[in-house]
Amino acid sequence: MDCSPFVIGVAGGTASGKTTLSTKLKQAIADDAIILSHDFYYRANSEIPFEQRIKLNYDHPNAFDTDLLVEDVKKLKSGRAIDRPVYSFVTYTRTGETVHVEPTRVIIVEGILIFENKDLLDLMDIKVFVDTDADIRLLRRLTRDVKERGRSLDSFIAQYINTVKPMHEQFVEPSKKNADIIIPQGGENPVALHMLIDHIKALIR
Ligand SMILES: Nc1ncnc2c1ncn2[C@@H]1O[C@H](COP(=O)(O)OP(=O)(O)O)[C@@H](O)[C@H]1O
Ligand SMILES: Nc1ccn([C@@H]2O[C@H](COP(=O)(O)O)[C@@H](O)[C@H]2O)c(=O)n1
Repeated sequence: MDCSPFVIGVAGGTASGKTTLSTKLKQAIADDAIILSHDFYYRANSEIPFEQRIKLNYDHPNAFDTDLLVEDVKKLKSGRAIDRPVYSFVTYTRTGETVHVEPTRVIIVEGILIFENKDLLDLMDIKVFVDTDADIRLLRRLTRDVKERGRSLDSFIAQYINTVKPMHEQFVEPSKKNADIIIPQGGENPVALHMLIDHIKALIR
C-alpha cells in the first residue's frame, strides 16, 4: 500500500475561499494534515526599499519562489521535515522566521497560481478549483486587505486595477482547466464539501 503523503491542491482567485475550504478539509479529513500556502513562499524582495516593494506585481508567477515550495513538498512526500518561510503582507517581505513542519498523511497546498506550475501540479493527487464570482471576491478582498493587511482604499484600488485583475485573467482563470473538480462558492458549499471529503477519505483509507 502507498502510504506517502496525499497532496490536495486548492486553487482559485484571490479571496475566493481557498483558505476557508482548506481549513474545513483539514478539520474533516484528519488532524494529521497540514496546509502549505503558496503565499508563504512570496519572494522576500528585501533588497528593494519598502516604497518600491509595495508597487511590485504580486499576482505574476515570478512573484513566488515556487521552486522552494516544490522542493518542500517533495521533502514532505519523502518523509522529511521542512522549515517553511513566514511572509508578512504588512511589511511585504519575509519575517526572517521559519515554521518547522513535520511530514503528515495529508498535505493541502493552496494558492492563486498553484495550477499554473507544471512541477507543482505533478505533485498533486487531487486538484480543486474554488470558483467565486469576481465581484464577491473583490468585496471580500477589500474588507480583508483593509482590516487585516493594513491597506488603504486608494492602494487597494490601484493594485486591483493594475495587477490583480489582469493577472487573474492572464494566469489564474486559464489554470482552472487543470482542476479535477471546480467548486462554486468555496467553503460555503456543503454538498460539494461533503462529496469531496468522502472521496478523499476513501482515497487515503
Ligand atoms: N462564503 C463566505 N461568505 C462570506 N465571507 C467569506 C466566505 N468565504 C470566505 N469569506 C471571507 O472572505 C475572505 C477571503 O476568504 P479566504 O478563505 O481567506 O480566501 P482566499 O484564501 O481564497 O484568499 C476572508 O475574510 C473570509 O473570512
Ligand atoms: N505583499 C503582498 C503579497 C501578495 N498580495 C496579494 O495576495 C493575493 C494572494 O493571496 P490570497 O490570500 O488573496 O489568495 C494576491 O492576489 C496578491 O495581490 C499582496 O497584496 N501583497
